[in-house]
Amino acid sequence: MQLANHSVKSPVSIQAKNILMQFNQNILFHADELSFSQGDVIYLQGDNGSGKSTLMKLLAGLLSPSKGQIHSHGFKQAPWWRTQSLLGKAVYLHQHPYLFEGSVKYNLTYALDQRSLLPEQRKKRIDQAINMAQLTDLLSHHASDLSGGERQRLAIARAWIAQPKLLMLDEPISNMDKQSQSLVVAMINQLKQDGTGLLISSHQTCGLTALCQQRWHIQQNTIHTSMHVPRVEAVHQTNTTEFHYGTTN
Ligand SMILES: Nc1ncnc2c1ncn2[C@@H]1O[C@H](COP(=O)(O)OP(=O)(O)OP(=O)(O)O)[C@@H](O)[C@H]1O
Repeated sequence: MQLANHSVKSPVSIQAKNILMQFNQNILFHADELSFSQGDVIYLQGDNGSGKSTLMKLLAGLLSPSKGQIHSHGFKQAPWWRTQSLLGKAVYLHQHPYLFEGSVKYNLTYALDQRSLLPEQRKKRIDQAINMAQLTDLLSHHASDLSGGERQRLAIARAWIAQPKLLMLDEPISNMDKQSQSLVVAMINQLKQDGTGLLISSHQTCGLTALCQQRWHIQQNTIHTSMHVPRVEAVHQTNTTEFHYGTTN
């Protein structure tokens, strides 16, 4: 796969080998080998309670597997004080996203503080995100006053601005009406074009899952991997909102 914006020379990846996850004595899932790299767009499927969120937390370094190893490749070395070296590499966007205390605008601009964008590039990217997520009228609102769907839109806009190399989205369009869903699909599609690796869990096949080329399916405690061929109706749903934004880096 061609990566539009991120470095093609050394795509980053997270690799899991012979992992097994269990809580107490109950085995949740195991997998021989999983690879999540820049440029991958993977649909994570599984019934309620099959372990989709848990798998994302393992890949984000928020939990450790009961057995097996998870390694990252191609990232800058973690700072010496970080004992869990996976943290901060593949970004995990929770179903009920954490937002900072403060306004919608603060939440959007804070995401860029650590980045080395020029001020005009920074402003352009923030303005694009506000536009795409249709947050203009909400900018001065306190983030804690937003509805569930608005919170998810804000969290995805924030991730879009920060443009991580690997992003995991846990049920990103649950709680959303059709209009918000199509805004989010357009933002995620833009991240895909930029070469961001995406792992997306969703209960229903839709415009979002139609963006995916691979599928990880948690079934009977095993993670099965395969190519993903979206259904024709789902592909049409990706075209509901069109954006033609250039990218800043
Ligand atoms: N820290 C924990 N301790 C014990 N059990 C846990 C813990 N975290 C998750 N579980 C259990 O592991 C199982 C999988 O949870 P998980 O949230 O990963 O599933 P999921 O596939 O994301 O579910 P859903 O589709 O409903 O969001 C559930 O039965 C859950 O109760």
